[in-house]
Amino acid sequence: MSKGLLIVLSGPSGVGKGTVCTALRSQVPDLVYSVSATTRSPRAGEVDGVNYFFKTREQFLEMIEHDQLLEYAEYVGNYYGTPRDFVEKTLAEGKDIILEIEVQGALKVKEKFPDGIFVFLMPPSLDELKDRIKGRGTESQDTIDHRMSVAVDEINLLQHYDYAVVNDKIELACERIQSIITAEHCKIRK
Ligand SMILES: Nc1ncnc2c1ncn2[C@@H]1O[C@H](COP(=O)(O)OP(=O)(O)OP(=O)(O)O)[C@@H](O)[C@H]1O
Ligand SMILES: Nc1nc2c(ncn2[C@@H]2O[C@H](COP(=O)(O)O)[C@@H](O)[C@H]2O)c(=O)[nH]1
Repeated sequence: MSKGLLIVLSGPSGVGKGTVCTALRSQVPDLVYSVSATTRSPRAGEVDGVNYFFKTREQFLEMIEHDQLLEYAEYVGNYYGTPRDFVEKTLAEGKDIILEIEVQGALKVKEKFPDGIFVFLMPPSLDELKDRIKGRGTESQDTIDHRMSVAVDEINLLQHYDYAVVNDKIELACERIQSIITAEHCKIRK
């Protein structure tokens, strides 16, 4: 059995990674989603084990110590990381898996999985990005400012990715990512 594809979707906070990923998963039910661990507090409506595995800082450091994370990063004051076993098991079963992670983590995954597919989701403009983070209503003004300042550095790392997809309209961004996945399945890997 051939291994599944490892797809990494990243891009600045508020660009719409979660929204696009949710739409994509409803259209591609076989696509497996990697649930991350984080030390961030849950937002209203977020469920442990579904949106994230919510951890204390001590629990997260223990996961690092026991090499349970494929990658992790400290982002705007919290830790975020990808549980390793689940990703490896899913790929070994021949299934495609998508990781929705920020840029530092994506670059670490690229070192370990150079054959992964790295997709950067772009906002139509920085003004639109700011409106989207604000409009979501989940972050304080300080956190929005911090995330926006990181966003500029993140966009500057675009050249490390295989694909750039503009999230102008959710359905169009989904279609583009589906086309990328289809093309990657047809690729002759040497
Ligand atoms: N194409 C789009 N057009 C307009 N609004 C959008 C679009 N895509 C997402 N949004 C909205 O932008 C906001 C941020 O989206 P989302 O939470 O999916 O971003 P994210 O990249 O996952 O953010 P984070 O990295 O902070 O988790 C949400 O309110 C969402 O409804
Ligand atoms: N490096 C990683 N980044 C991750 C992971 N899971 C999520 N993220 C990214 O963190 C930021 C902030 O997320 P939020 O839910 O607090 O808005 C965002 O860019 C996520 O994509 C992970 O496992 N590793």
